[in-house]
Amino acid sequence: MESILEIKNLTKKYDDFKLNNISFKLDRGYIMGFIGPNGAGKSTTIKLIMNLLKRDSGEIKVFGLDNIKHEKEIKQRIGFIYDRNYFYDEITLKNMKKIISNFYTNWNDNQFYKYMEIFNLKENKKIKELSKGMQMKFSLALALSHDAELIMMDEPTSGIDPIFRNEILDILMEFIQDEKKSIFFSTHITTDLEKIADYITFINDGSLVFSKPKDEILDSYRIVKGGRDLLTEELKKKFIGIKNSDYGFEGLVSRIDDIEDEYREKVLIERPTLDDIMLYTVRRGEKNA
Ligand SMILES: Nc1ncnc2c1ncn2[C@@H]1O[C@H](COP(=O)(O)OP(=O)(O)OP(=O)(O)O)[C@@H](O)[C@H]1O
Repeated sequence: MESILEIKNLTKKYDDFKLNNISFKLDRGYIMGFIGPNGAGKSTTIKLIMNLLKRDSGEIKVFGLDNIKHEKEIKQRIGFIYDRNYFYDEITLKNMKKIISNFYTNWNDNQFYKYMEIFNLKENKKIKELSKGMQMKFSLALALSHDAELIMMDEPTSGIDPIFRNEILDILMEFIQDEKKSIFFSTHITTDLEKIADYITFINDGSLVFSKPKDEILDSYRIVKGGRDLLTEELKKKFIGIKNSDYGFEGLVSRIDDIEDEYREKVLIERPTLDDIMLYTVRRGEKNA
């Protein structure tokens, strides 16, 4: 079966930034988290996928279709949640729903009201009366009510408290249960991804670091801690990043097998979080503990 989203050699250049030859794909039935530090190029990639920006080169296929040639059809089948409020402040939820639902041929009002109830949203409230979390829930209710096959979100859970976030994560997990749909979202909250993502795509400074199954990443990368006397030049080369710590040094390796047995017996080895992996990779240039 074809991938639900496929990006090949995607490139976009600004004066001071280049999204550089990015490739990855997402299959049906999975959740992919999109991570990277501020300015890495996540929003740029998402805007290119949504055809809100024009690419310089490369290919973007959604549902096997070119995202520019088939933009209209693709947008019918995507639930898009952007990081900023793009609704009119003075309008009620009911009227906003009327405007949005007109756009979709597969609009399902029952589904929408089911989510309004789950999220405890009142249709006569005005958009401006919603808290940030409620706005997010309203966006999600809209995105999930037109039979979308792919949900695309740019930092959907930023600024939302852990209780709301968990509810949202549960809804997203439920969404992919039939194994025909997928979710792609960028976030800085990597603990959310540790809970629900199947794949992680990591970009740094416009370039792809990896796009892999989450379990494979968390199973292979390791944090190694040891005394400074152990840190030979030869050992240093095995690390993605190293920093000084209270005990000596602490560093990240992408495969623990890369560290010889003689060292492994003398160091402390721990599983990293996604944040650790991001931090050490971004600090790669300063690997001089
Ligand atoms: N319209 C634009 N013109 C010029 N440069 C831009 C434009 N939009 C974004 N950039 C630059 O492209 C780079 C990537 O920005 P982008 O918003 O894609 O990053 P991001 O990974 O989404 O960051 P964040 O996590 O902070 O949201 C940044 O250096 C930004 O300044």
